[in-house]
Amino acid sequence: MPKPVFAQPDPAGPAIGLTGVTVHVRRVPLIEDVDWRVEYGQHWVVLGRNGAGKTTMMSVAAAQRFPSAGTAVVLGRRMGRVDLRDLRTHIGLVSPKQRLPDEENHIAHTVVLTGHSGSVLPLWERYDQPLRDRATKLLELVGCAELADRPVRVCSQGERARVRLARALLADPLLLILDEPFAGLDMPSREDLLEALHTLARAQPELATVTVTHHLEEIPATTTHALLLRKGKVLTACPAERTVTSEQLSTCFERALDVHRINGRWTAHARV
Ligand SMILES: Nc1ncnc2c1ncn2[C@@H]1O[C@H](COP(=O)(O)OP(=O)(O)OP(=O)(O)O)[C@@H](O)[C@H]1O
Repeated sequence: MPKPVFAQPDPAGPAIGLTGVTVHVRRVPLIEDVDWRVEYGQHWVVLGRNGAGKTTMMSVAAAQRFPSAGTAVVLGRRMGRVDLRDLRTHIGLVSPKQRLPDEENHIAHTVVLTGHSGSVLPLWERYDQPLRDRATKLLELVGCAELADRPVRVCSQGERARVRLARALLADPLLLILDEPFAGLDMPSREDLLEALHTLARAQPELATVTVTHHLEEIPATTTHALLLRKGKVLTACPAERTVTSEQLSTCFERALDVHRINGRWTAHARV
């Protein structure tokens, strides 16, 4: 077994490359035999019913969890062969299940700063003025500049979601994984966040993003590809216009659905 080495991302490799990945707990597979390749500059959406395995798959893709079987390459580096701590600093992860235990004790600007090292506690000696300015700019980008001095414990769910996105962006990630980033957002806030993702995609053409969502209205217009997960298995993973269709989604969700695309955005309704 080769000794793990500290490694920087390899720009030649895929942003995410899963081959035959299975994750099981007590012999029960949560995801099974997953093949998935995400290139830099692509923007994926992942859809599937509750319990399909989306969050489990994201935890492998974000180098947080090792597969039980198969191989996982993240930012061009194979998991198990490199020190993941370094690699993780290049991955922005926003997940409702993520624990930021110290979040309650700080103002929003400080929580964004902790994204610099992915730490839970602030490491004040590492935060120079340019970094502090960047944290301020990112709060502006996600539409909550006015929250900078507000204690996170009093922020609403939607405000926290945006603070966490700004935190994930601070380290200038190469891969951004957003697991239900719109949960708890009201409609204008959702639209603002979609606009922020649009701006980000334009500003950083090499950034790879993956968004997990339950609602087609939340799919960013910048989305290039979609993966449908059903009962832990990949149903399809290809360009969005071939995936986000009435036929494919009806199979995935086991319900007759009508899917429409207007001005680059999608909607779905149960067929009546
Ligand atoms: N540690 C665990 N032990 C047993 N079962 C687990 C464990 N973690 C997850 N599961 C189960 O694995 C399945 C997939 O969970 P996961 O959270 O990945 O689904 P999901 O697609 O993200 O669901 P949702 O859309 O509801 O968030 C679920 O049925 C869940 O109950």
